[in-house]
Amino acid sequence: MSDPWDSPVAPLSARRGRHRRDPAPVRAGLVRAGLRFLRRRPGALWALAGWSVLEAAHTFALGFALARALDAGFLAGRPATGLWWLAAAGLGLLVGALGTARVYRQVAALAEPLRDTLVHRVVERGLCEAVSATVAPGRGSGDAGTSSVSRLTHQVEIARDSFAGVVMVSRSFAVTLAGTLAGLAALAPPLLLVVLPPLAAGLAVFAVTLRPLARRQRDFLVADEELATEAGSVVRALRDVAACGARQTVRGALRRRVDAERRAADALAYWGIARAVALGLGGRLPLVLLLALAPWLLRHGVSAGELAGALTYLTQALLPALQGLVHGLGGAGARLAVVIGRLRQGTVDPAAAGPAAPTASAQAPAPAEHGALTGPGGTARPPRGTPAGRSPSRVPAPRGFGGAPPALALRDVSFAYGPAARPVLCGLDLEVPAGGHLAVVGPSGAGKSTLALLAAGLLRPSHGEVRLSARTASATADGVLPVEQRVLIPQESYVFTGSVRENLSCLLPAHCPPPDAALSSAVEAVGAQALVRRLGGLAGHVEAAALSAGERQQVALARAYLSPAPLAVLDEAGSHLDPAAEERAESAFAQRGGTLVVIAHRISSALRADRVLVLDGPRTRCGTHRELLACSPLYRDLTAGWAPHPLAAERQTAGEGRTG
Ligand SMILES: Nc1ncnc2c1ncn2[C@@H]1O[C@H](COP(=O)(O)OP(=O)(O)OP(=O)(O)O)[C@@H](O)[C@H]1O
Repeated sequence: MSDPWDSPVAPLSARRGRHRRDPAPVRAGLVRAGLRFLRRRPGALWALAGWSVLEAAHTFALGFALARALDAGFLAGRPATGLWWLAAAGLGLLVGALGTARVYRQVAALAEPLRDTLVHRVVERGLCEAVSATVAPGRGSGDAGTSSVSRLTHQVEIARDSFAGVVMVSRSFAVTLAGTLAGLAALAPPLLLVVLPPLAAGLAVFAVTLRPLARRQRDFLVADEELATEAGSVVRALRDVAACGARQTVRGALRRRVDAERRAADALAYWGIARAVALGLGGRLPLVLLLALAPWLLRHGVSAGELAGALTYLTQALLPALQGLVHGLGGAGARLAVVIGRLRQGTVDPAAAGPAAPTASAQAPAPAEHGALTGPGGTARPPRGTPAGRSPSRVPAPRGFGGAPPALALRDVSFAYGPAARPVLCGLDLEVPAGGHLAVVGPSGAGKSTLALLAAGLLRPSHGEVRLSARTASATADGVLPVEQRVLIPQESYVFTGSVRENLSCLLPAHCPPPDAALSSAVEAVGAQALVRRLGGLAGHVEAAALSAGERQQVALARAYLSPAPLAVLDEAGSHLDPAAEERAESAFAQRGGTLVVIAHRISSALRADRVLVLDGPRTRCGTHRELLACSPLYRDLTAGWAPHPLAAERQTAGEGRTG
């Protein structure tokens, strides 16, 4: 039977709510799994117990030898005897230190197999995911598997460290308690009457509050993880956030995460009071009682040395061990429960599982909204020449090539990323007529993304001018870009936590919500209907961290498709899609109306365009496919060995006829 601790780990945030199980059976299962794991390693357990006995003996010797040193030695006027007892206590310390060193080894002998087993399983699972990512359509580059492996192995390290911590503090408390109680009983049984009741009360408080405390700790870890995930996705997609004018939305989403983490931290701190109460009752009250009841104890046959020995037990052994237990189980224990809980549930990270994975949500019957995606009412394509989601009256039809100002014009544009930096673009002139379709190709680092940012007004040229439909392209004074003029879809797409509908319509004016049919036709146009169906339709929930890079691109493409901007700039916007899905999305934009500039991820994009710009430093050329084959050695190299699809070649020929 496979070890239940061997299942892969999923981030809590990715499966929160949907995959949450009744915690009681999960906890019971955890305990059973833990016991089974320990039973399989009897050698390490016996060795651990043996060395722990040495530690307990050392604890016993500490207070006992001190009491004898006082009573039989120094207080009885026999300093030599006192010194002998102190020497015995010192020897006990050395033996205890030897025991502690051996204990560490035995804990490692338990923790390392746990780690090895988990890593083995996690890597195996990650490889499966990576393989399925490369073969499943629409899964993009397949980096989900590797990133999930790195995330999961990190969690395995947490599990290993937490497990070792829990074993250490629980074992240390158990042996110290045994040594202390044995020592107190050996010194004078009335001491137990004073120490045991508050100690038992403190342990009871700790036991009762452990579970809610662990829950608060878990909530805090989840909130922390969600904030980190959200912040990470925002950082990766800053360009898209700026390009979409989504700063307010992003700020709001981040603020919600920060507030959630603050609330979780407050609740944790509140429950932290319970820890202080447990420590006060079990660790400090016995000390106070021992001092307060000293006269009574002395009257009932307890000697001064025995009192000092008891105080030593409490201050030097029991209190530190109790502190270790309370803090260790509250922190490492909660972390261990969180991580092992993930292992037990064996849920695959939806971000890594992808749309092809047979998840419950993928197989669930489609909600009613799916009709809007696939039904007769939802398939209406926006009229050609009209960006989807706009009412035709507000959409200027793309103007032809003659007479009208170009949709995008660069005049003698140079750009460098710094005053002393090498210019990326130098004296570039370019015109894209309204309704035109330009592909930009070139080697890595040639400046394609820089050109996209200049066209979108996100960068200002160092020299020259960029104009959009005869207006200068630049941000307004407060840094907000005019989304009505152009839409840019960069490589890293920003998707925020919210409904599918909110994610799709955030580029549209708030006072003019798009009809569902427009949203659905945009989704269908860019080929995202399977994704939206899996998410639960337009009202379905988008958890940004649970989408693969390709899925995020599909959402961003549908959102841009809906935008009213007459110019769309796709900067490798389909780089995580498979070639067929990328072609479908690009074709949708070509038919959407307006002007299209595609920074080509694959050379096939060039054949779909009317014209191609080959960025090649001083040998930069712009022309049709055929013209470039004749005049650009770089273009010949880029297209060499590439067999175009016959339909694409046909389209290109037709395009040449149009632009000729
Ligand atoms: N923010 C930046 N600061 C400084 N230099 C940058 C910055 N962004 C890009 N560059 C540099 O500008 C040059 C062009 O980069 P750009 O990203 O535009 O190229 P690209 O053709 O899009 O490359 P790729 O195909 O690899 O995405 C590169 O040398 C790059 O290192």
